[in-house]
Amino acid sequence: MHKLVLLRHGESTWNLENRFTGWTDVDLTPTGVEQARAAGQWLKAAGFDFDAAYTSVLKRAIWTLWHALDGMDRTWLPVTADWHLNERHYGALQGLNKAETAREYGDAQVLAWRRSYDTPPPALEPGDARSERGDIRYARLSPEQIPLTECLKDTVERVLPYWDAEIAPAISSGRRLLIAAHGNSIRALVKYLDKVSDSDIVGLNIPNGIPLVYELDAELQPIRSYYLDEAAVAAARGGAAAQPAR
Ligand SMILES: O=C(O)[C@@H](CO)OP(=O)(O)O
Repeated sequence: MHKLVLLRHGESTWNLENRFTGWTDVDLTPTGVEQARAAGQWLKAAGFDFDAAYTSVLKRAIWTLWHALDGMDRTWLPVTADWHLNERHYGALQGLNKAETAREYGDAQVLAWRRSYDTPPPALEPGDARSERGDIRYARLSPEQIPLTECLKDTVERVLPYWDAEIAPAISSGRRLLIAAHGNSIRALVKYLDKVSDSDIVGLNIPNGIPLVYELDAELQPIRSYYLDEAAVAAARGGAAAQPAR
């Protein structure tokens, strides 16, 4: 059996300000740093260890991975940062406040932009100052590879080739992996692994900073998955929280 751990980044400054983030490279808040460290400590306490880690090229995920690995005393592990694991690109919504946008366009429209499988938000203009096409970290990509907007379907279509080419072979070869990524790049992986339908994926949210553990069989099909939080760690150690409440 293989174990894979997915970790959404801790709270970011734009999570706190309730702004659409996407590929914008915002930092963690102090709460986000604490969440990341706690995630590493829970993983260590529950007996998890890793051979390698993957993350996106966005610092909220990179720092989350770093603090989680520090919490496990594993900062020396090999880390691969790759743009395929970036957050879903939020197009022309990047930077806007989510509540204000809902007031302007209506809750149903904003829910479709946020959670539907195949409704992309309005696209950025290529010359928009917010576009990442001039960002040096993507210099090796062609302009067409750098999105101007994405729906979750688009995100699935860039995450899965990376899964197939890099992550799945590493897991199959016996490597224990920790992947620190984003709400929607993780939703893309969960949709694929758990075969979630296009309609059911609308209701799936990934919390900040809580390790999501997948146990996979030899064909990398999920046997079970669960969130590793404080209570789960205590249960794994047979502590008080494992006892039924009376
Ligand atoms: O703003 C974003 O990029 C994402 C993650 O924070 O938001 P949402 O919850 O709308 O997918």
